Amino acid sequence: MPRPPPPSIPSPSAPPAPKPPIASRYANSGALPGRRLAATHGGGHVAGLRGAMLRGLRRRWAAYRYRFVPWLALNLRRQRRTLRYVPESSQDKIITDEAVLETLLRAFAALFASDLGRQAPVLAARPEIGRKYGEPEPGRCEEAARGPQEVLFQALGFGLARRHSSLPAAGTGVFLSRGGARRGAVVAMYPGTVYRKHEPIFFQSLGNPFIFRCIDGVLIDGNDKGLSRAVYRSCSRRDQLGPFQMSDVSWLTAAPQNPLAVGQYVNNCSYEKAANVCYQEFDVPSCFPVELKQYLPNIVYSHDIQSPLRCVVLVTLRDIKQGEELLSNYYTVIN
Ligand SMILES: C[S@@+](CC[C@H](N)C(=O)[O-])C[C@H]1O[C@@H](n2cnc3c(N)ncnc32)[C@H](O)[C@@H]1O
Repeated sequence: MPRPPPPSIPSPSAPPAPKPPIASRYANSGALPGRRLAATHGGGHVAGLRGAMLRGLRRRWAAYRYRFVPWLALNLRRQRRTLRYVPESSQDKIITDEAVLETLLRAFAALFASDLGRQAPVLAARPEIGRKYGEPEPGRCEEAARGPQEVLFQALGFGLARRHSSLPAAGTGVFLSRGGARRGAVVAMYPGTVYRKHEPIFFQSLGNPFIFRCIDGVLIDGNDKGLSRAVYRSCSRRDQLGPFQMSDVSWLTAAPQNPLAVGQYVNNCSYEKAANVCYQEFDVPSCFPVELKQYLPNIVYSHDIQSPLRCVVLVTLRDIKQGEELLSNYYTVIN
């Protein structure tokens, strides 16, 4: 089975990053929004109308071509030439699993400690957890009052915001709204229900641009609306163990308690704007503290298959400054 390698971190001397649109990380790729033509009258508008139609067609083609096999085959041959510089070592992971785990634990522990008041049921069930995080301090209470974004900024040095994309007709995007992130940093997570191979996703997938495909065929449905939303909430409720929540449902709202859980809104790079983040898969280890699972924005669809919880994080490919939009590459090359 061909396996797409993850994107590499380009070295300063390397040629510009390839744009290898062969297999999309999104199961329903190509659903770029069309634009409706305004009604015009009179001969003077004919040329304008023709121009608008051509632009519309060009946009539709740009969205559709990734599903047009002859175009893919042609580009695969072109990309092979440019891909030779990709170092072997980068074909696995951009950063180690330990580094991902360390970042998640740092962020989640800060979120937990900043909000010990709300964690009362957890602390009542397991008092030793409270001792681990210490008593609430006045400063920490202030942090909680300022919200999870402030806690994330204190813990990781950046803040994120969802707002109108800097790319034309790309809808909402994710921006580094505060601070900065160094190359190789975890800056976001891809939330959603995790479907292993052969688990039923047909109805949830209809017209859904938020389905992310992992290298091994696992799918993550990051849609926060409709059936996808209902399935996620239901699985989350199913897995709750007394006061311990095994996942975060707040990413379905406008104010997630884990501010990293906005990766599903990261847009695809363009020819003018290169990708500055890439996706990296991460399986949650069994040693993950039970009290911090409430910040994980993923849940398995079923327990028929026993395997670690799959998460996907977004890792920076270069230093990112305040105000920059996060852009990934939805497409990867199959070797
Ligand atoms: C996973 S969603 C990303 C969030 C999306 N922008 C939104 O507002 O919901 C993927 C969809 O975003 C849009 N999109 C992503 N990158 C784009 C780009 N470079 N140009 C135009 N549309 C883009 C397409 O509609 C695509 O189907």
